[in-house]
Amino acid sequence: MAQPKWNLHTATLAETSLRGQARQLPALIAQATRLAWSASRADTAAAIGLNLAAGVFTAFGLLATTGVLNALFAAGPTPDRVRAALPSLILVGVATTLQAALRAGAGWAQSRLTPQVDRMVEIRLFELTTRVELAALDDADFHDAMERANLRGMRAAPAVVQTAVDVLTGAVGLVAAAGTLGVLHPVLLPLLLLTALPDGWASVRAARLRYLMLLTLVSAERRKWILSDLMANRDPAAEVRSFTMRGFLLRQYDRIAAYVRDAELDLARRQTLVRVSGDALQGVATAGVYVSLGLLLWLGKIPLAVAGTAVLAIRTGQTSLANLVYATNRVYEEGLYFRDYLDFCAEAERRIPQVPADGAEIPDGFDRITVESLTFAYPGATDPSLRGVTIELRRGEVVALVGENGSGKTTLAKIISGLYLPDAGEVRWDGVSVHRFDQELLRERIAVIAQNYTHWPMSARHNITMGRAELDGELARAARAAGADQVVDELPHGYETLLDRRFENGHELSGGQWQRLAVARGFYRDAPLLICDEPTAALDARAEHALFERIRTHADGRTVLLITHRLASVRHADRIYVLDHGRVIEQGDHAALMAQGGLYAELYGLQAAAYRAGPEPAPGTPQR
Ligand SMILES: Nc1ncnc2c1ncn2[C@@H]1O[C@H](COP(=O)(O)OP(=O)(O)OP(=O)(O)O)[C@@H](O)[C@H]1O
Repeated sequence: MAQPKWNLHTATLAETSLRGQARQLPALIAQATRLAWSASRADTAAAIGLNLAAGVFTAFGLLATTGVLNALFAAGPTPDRVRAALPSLILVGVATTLQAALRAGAGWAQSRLTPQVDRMVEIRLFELTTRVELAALDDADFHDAMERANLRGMRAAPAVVQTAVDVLTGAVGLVAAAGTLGVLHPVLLPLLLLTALPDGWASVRAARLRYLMLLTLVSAERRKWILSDLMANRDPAAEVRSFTMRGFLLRQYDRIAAYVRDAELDLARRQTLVRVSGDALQGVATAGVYVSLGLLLWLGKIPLAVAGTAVLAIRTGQTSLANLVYATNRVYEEGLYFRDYLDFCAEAERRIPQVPADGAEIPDGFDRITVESLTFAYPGATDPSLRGVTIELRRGEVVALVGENGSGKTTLAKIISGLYLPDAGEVRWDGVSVHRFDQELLRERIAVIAQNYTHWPMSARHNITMGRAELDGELARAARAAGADQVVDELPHGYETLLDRRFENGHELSGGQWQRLAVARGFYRDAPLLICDEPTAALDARAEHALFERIRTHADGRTVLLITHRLASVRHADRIYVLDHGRVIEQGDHAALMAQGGLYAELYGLQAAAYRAGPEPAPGTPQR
């Protein structure tokens, strides 16, 4: 199974050396700081400033410790020595308290940044995903990039900021400890590195083992997601039961889960080995440090008090260095995923339809919409779905598109409604190419009853108004016209009923009831052009008849583009276009098309024959 692209960077990460990571660190930190800064200047400044100040007090506290130890190790009676140590002791206490307070403040600012960064990147992503041209969503690469940005990249943003601050905290702690040691005796500085390296190595190695394991588990995890979706989701639940698939799905899941468990157990063993090796090396290094310190003491290079402080400083430095190495590794990892997010945003920006330089103001209505020699292929498709289609819609007409499955009717309707741009040809409103209009405004002028409408998990009201401001009586009028008023009347909370069973007090509708809401949604929008794409597929005979009657009487003076397979309903259309393999092969009114005896006449004849057919034979009647 192919590796999902949102996990793409696991391999890159596993192959990158610590040095490679360190080289990219400044750019990543700068990026994280910019992001944090735009989310909250105050919290960013606090997280950085307070951390730096805490480092100063760490060093100060360590140096003051020397004073305490000096006094305690001096000659003389113990009470005198304690008294002499008191001022330094107070300094140590003050420095430690201040350092802790500053760190707490920095931690608070750091955790305040997370939700602010989260909000910023989420809103930015969805602003873009809802604005890009629809064709971008048919492009597999764009889709992958969007998935990566959405599933992983977006989450990485706050993590980049958090870990960048962790890098800073580690670096500040390390500099404080190293500075202290440098002041005490320069030879102590390499000792710090010596003791910290094994721990740093062990944490990077253990993290790397985890990434490598994730890499091997990618397809297993993906299968687990798919299976868990099938077993714990509402949509497939009925079929899981009808086809008694439970045992089959559970066995499949268990097989993969066992594989994942074995990999995890193996990882735990290998990580423990690494950590034990790290600890052992650390023990040897620490012993070496103490031997060196002893030597320095023995040779009289440093006094006992300095050696005591050095031990403390080395321990502080060790912790900071280990944290620094770990944070560097993490910031690099999260930075890779965050780059996905940034790259996606840049690509999405490029794919937002722009108002052209020769833009024209869109009129409120039209006398004639002409579609001229339209050709269109979906992104990545080898064959065009439309080939040189020319049609015309005049104000107040009902124009029908008919044709067999896949002939291009929906595609044509989508181009007319401004959802896709054609590869060749034009759609003109009273002679002006729609290219020149702001596409958002164009879509405002067109109401669509879509073939694949969405069951919005919202209230019945919002399923019709789609979040638009309500005009007096419009909602009731649209609902009545679509027969949705009867649906709403039966709901426990009327228009306020939540139409999603996954929520408490949520309600489910039947297929036809959903379609009535979708039709009401189209009628609710006050637009001069109404496009109805299979608006009655799920409706009962009475509702279907009522809807077609309404469309026949020109839907309140609008122009209607009707797509349907129910050919009896297009008999009264002003004009009918018959599509076949992306081409208009016949056009005219019902009578003209029947007279032509082409595809329309054939399809119409088939449907009419089904209704004319005699009664079904009684059960048991022998068939000839
Ligand atoms: N998003 C898409 N990406 C790629 N190809 C598509 C897409 N949507 C439709 N197609 C292809 O375009 C062609 C025309 O499809 P379209 O949906 O316009 O047909 P239709 O006439 O409305 O069919 P139906 O009567 O089944 O609704 C088909 O071959 C279909 O496979």
